[in-house]
Amino acid sequence: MGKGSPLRVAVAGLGAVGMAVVRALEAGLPGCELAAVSARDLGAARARLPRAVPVLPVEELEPLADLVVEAAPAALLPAIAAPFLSAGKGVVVLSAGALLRNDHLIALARERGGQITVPTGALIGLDAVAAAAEGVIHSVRMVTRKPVRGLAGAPYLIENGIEIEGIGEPLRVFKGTPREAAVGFPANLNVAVALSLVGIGPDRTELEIWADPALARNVHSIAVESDSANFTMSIENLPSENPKTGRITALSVIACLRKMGAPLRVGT
Ligand SMILES: NC(=O)C1=CN([C@@H]2O[C@H](COP(=O)(O)OP(=O)(O)OC[C@H]3O[C@@H](n4cnc5c(N)ncnc54)[C@H](O)[C@@H]3O)[C@@H](O)[C@H]2O)C=CC1
Ligand SMILES: O=C([O-])CC(=O)C(=O)O
Repeated sequence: MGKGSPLRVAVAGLGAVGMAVVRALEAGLPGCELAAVSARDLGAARARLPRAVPVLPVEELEPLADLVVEAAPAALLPAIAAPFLSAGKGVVVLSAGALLRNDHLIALARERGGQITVPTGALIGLDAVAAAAEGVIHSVRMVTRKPVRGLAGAPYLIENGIEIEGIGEPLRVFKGTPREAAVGFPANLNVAVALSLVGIGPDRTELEIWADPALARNVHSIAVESDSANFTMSIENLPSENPKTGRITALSVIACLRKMGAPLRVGT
């Protein structure tokens, strides 16, 4: 991307995150322009867009864009990311959990000079965890609490017969690692995987998930102990129109895109 040539951005998936990113790009993000989109129903997507942006299957986005924002169901990550990485281009990944079972994508980025960016998304403080990881991190613990409708339907709950509809008290539904949560809660715990990737990995990070009938927000609390600093962080996210997804997630992607072309970048 040279001076005067905006970064051509494709958006794959027009749900809670993708549509908000499209709107921001159309409203104007310095240094970026919306180049193409993809959706499950291509015809319906055309009708929802503010102007005649090309609407294509995910496999056909790459020639039109320099970077793709993956904001789709986790299973689509390889189909969305591989063409861009093969061409040495960038991919902003929301379905971070799916990176764990597709690490060939990281190898592909390394081989071809592409780059995968996982934004902070619905989380907080990945800058501090990244800095601490330059030293020695002793432990990272995360507790996620979500309203029942933010967890309903997760494969882990179904496979283990865990009933959360109608619970009267907070219920711990999972204790384990982000690697396990990425399989059991593919649409709910991308944040834990992002935290683990920047910190001490998906097998050493400790994670609890609670369903809390009294909550209206998705709450993520993190405690890090390291040789440079100990810190705790907590974020209470208003859900977007997708109850599993915090509203701040799309804003994090927009901030990430804004930063790519900015003359001043603040925060790591
Ligand atoms: N990293 C993070 O902090 C967070 C990540 N996420 C993840 O981000 C992703 C997007 O989240 P949302 O926008 O809330 O999901 P969403 O379910 O609202 O949107 C996904 C969209 O992808 C579309 N889609 C389905 N099949 C498609 C296909 N073949 N081609 C193109 N589009 C297709 C769906 O129709 C839907 O509109 C999900 O994987 C979610 O789990 C969500 C919240 C936080
Ligand atoms: O928005 C949130 O609270 C987190 C989320 O859904 C995810 O990480 O997939």
